[in-house]
Amino acid sequence: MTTKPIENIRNFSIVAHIDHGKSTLADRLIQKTGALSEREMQEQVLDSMDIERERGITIKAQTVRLEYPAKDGKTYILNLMDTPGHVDFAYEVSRSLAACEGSLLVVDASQGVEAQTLANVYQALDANHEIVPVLNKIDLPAAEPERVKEQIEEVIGLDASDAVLISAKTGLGIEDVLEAIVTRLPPPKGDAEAPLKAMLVDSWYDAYLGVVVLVRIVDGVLKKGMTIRMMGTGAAYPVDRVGVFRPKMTNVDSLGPGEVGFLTASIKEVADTAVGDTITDDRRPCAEPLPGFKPVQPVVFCGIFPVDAADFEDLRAAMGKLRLNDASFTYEMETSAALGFGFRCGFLGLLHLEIIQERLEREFNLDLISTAPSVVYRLRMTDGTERELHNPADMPDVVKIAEIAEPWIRATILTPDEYLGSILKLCQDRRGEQVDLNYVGKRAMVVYDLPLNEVVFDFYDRLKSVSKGYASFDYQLTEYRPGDLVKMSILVNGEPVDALSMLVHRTRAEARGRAMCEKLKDLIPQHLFQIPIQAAIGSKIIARETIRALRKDVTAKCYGGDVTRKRKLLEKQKEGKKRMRQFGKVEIPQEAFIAALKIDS
Ligand SMILES: Nc1nc2c(ncn2[C@@H]2O[C@H](COP(=O)(O)OP(=O)(O)OP(=O)(O)O)[C@@H](O)[C@H]2O)c(=O)[nH]1
Repeated sequence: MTTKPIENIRNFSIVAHIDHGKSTLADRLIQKTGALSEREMQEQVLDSMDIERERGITIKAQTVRLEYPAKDGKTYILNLMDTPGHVDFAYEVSRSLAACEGSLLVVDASQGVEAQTLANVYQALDANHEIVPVLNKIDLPAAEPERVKEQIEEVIGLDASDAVLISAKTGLGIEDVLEAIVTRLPPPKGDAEAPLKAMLVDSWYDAYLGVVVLVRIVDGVLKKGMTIRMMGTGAAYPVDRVGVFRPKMTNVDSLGPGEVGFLTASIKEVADTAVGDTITDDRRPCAEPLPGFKPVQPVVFCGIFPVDAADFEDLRAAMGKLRLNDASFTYEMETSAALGFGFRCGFLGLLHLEIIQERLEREFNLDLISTAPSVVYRLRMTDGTERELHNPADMPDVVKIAEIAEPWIRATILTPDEYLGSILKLCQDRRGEQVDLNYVGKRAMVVYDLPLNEVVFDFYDRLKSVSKGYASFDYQLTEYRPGDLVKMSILVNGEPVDALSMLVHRTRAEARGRAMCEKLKDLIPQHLFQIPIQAAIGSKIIARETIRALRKDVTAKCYGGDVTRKRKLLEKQKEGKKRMRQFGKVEIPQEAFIAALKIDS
């Protein structure tokens, strides 16, 4: 196969708020262009991971190449770069966008513009995209396309007069979307004669092919058999295979300017492929690399420990496997006096953390305890040095610290008016600073600066609950700001539990400490002796609760008569034990670790 004329190529992404129908539209486009037969057409082809499918979210960016015979009589190559819909994966969105010239902006015509619609469309505009607004779900009786068009013009400032009206569900308007891609989005630019210059968009590990690299060719031609060089790392590899996704992987001889496809070469690990790197011809390299992406930095950390210490090696192996495909997940060994041997893990955000935990437990069948999520603090020491703090348990002696800075985010929240009051209160309670308050039709749009530390625990859950699920939320990390932060320790029966220590703002320490003690009081079962639970800053106790000593035997109320019931109760206790941890003389159930941190104060 020869490379296609560049003017017949269109590279595009679909940007949308979660649930507005991005995947359904992608499926329809694949179906309409006949890339898959009906039989092969599985629902939501692009969301390929199980967890993604179950949760209905898109995590890993994928791509598919479609061939579309347009009304002008020419056949076009359309490369759809799928982008994840969740804030944690914003960096994946930006790199997919960098590989395209245009975007379809999908908005649910019954819901209107939401927080992620804004966040994603701004990213597309930043990438200089041409944007075609698409109003989806017009089959719904509640659809108000005219009102939503106005919203798009008013809030985003995009001309929506010729927005395409569709129903991805029924298939209405799909042809119009394809025509709009061809006529309204620009073709890529590039020079086939120039030395190879390609962007490394993504990479993953495939059990059969090894490391697969997704590339977008900017200039030159990528051919099987040639030797490529990664400009960032300097490493060179002979290319084994070049291909495209239709959506199945199909080999081709070469890829030319503007094309999107994959290559395999004997690359051992995903970690050898830096996303955003420029790939060039080893023999005839290009002069300048493409502007790279910022490397991905984990923003949330937590400790993960096996419940059974004997599972430590299995946990290490499982993490290694997950990391093969997800270079944004980091881990290193950690020991905790309370929890034994485990790992300190870094994630892009809370959803990423939850997904990794769930995969470890489900796919690798491991019982785990995780500690409170923490953000990355920056410490300036009195001797002038700086360091990062990933784990509150590692906090140096306070006398050596000159300043602690914490990450802040800028959050955009869209909400129906009636929940505005509770949302403002929630943001205010989390040390938020209001930046803006506007109306988008009947809905309020609030912009707040918030410390990430106050958001990582349960902000999103609280937001959903105070707005009955109607508020949408998106954020960006903005800056580090110094704050009056202190380390709060929790002592159970006089012993500090390192896994429960955390950094908090001084003004919030007492309330948090009190709430934490109260919660632990309910979560830790009674023992035969009295157990004090204390929160402390340094040696100063700021809150205290006491668990009274247990008087009766748990099985006493079974009167000894009902043997099966008694046995069941004992078995249940034994089962519970597996998930308990011994601290000095006290046993703490694992739920206590996470639950204690979900405090609405
Ligand atoms: N009535 C109606 N429902 C639709 C339409 N398009 C999508 N849906 C439904 O809306 C829900 C969300 O659609 P998805 O395509 O999964 O949304 P998404 O934007 O891809 O969501 P993420 O993958 O999480 O980003 C699903 O239940 C779809 O069946 C439509 O045109 N009409």
